[in-house]
Amino acid sequence: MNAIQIYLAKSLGLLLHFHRFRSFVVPPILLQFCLGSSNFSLVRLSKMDHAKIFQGIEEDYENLKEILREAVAIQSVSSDPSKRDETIRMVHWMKAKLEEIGATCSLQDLGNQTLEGKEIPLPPVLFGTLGTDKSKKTLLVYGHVDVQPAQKSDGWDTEPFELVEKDGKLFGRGSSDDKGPVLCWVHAIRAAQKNNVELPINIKFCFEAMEESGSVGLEDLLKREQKGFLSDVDFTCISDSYWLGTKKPCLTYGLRGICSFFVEVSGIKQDLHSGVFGGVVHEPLADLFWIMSQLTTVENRISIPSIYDDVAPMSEVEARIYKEIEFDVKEFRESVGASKLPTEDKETLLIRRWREPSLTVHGVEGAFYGKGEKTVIPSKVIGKFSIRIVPNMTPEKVNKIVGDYLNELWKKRGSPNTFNAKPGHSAMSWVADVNDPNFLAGARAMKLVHGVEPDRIREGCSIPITLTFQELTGKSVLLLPIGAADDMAHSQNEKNNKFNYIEGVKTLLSYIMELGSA
Ligand SMILES: C[C@H](N)C(=O)N[C@@H](Cc1c[nH]cn1)C(=O)O
Ligand SMILES: [Zn+2]
Ligand SMILES: [Zn+2]
Repeated sequence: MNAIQIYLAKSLGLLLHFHRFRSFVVPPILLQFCLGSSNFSLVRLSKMDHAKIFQGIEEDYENLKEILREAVAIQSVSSDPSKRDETIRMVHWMKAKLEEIGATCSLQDLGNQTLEGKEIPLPPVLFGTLGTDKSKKTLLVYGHVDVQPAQKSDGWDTEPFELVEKDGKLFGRGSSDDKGPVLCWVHAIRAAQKNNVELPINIKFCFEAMEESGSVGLEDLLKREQKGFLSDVDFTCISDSYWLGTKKPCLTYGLRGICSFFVEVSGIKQDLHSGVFGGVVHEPLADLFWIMSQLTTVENRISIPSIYDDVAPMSEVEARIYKEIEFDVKEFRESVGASKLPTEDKETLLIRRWREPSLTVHGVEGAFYGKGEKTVIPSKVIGKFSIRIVPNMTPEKVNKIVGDYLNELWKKRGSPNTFNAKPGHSAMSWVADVNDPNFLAGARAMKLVHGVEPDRIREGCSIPITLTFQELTGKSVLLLPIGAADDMAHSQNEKNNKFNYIEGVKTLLSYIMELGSA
């Protein structure tokens, strides 16, 4: 053996761990080939090697949990101006985490926004780069570190911003949406580094803290960076959605878009005593309820004329997907605690969830909502609702149809109060090709970790920036969910299963390694 061969033989122990992460046993002839050559690209990981790394991830669980605990404790509620400092602190905390794994990071300033009449800074977007090897492909990872609002009084069993482990579940706001999955990327890369495994790709990170509030400023930033930060991206991956059920993993190839709306009614200068003034003033909340009650039917179909007109027709191939996919309607109904659903037919239910619009009334600002009674006439109320949109609907057309309908209703109402209906944020829907190399790498990774072929699903929810990544990079975007269907994102008692958190780390690491041969 010459000096180079001795060096290569020593390095082989490390490289065998991971040069490509597949369950191949390295044949002796291949070892011989490597010892006599500097071409390592054929070396693959043996079953033993990935088992060892996976075991290391499992053994590191307490540490992974503590890191999630720190993240959950930061109250990064992007919609709440009083929590903007915390939301910004969360981005800085995440930057430190990326730097710990060796990423070069920068904070992209997005300027200010006006929220509730106050000008406040937008949280910066975190860019990170790990590896700049021109001979390797580049993966862009997107995630968000802001969360939905949460208070114990909403009906949580525990404090939402304190991570609590119970019965194999990690409860806490953001544990599933999306701090848990974002941290899985960091843990996956850390696991590779601990085992001296060289990553076969470069990785770029784009983490924002305004996703739950319409990703304000991100699209413009990305457009400016199309020829900069985004210029060499070969694949994008987002882990920010959920499995179809609780047992089987899946890859997601479609998202609905969203159009949100505000309907404001006012008419008296301040809240009034309902005994003294009831019956002698036009009440804004009664006007608002009259309008809002005409948005949907009792079966939860949208009552706005022509709203379904642009929904893409369904091909026979697509219809077969709904017929063949495994989905337990009873389990789904029980998981949401409903006694009956508008439809209990599997295909109709999935079609309504994935490829038809839906309208949800979210709440009313300014109305009394506390416990007990308060005999008051609210002076100004703002109704909030949104419509999930699907191919081929556009936000422009939906905003126009909805605006016209609301104004028409208001005319019919004939109230002298002041009425103002306006659109909020919007996002397009997105559908991808499940057969491209990015999806195939994701499928191989899931099969390696879970031992089953993942389902290919669409999602009813929205990740506003997905389509932008696809259009600006011209490359495939894969949604690789880690959380289970019953994680209760946006809701009370949000959780991530210990199982999903750990398997998520393994899956993302496997996917990174698989991309090396995509
Ligand atoms: C799927 C993702 N985890 C998510 O929760 N997306 C949100 C995005 C959004 C849009 N408006 C406010 N938030 C969602 O689908 O509601
Ligand atoms: Zn969310
Ligand atoms: Zn999310």
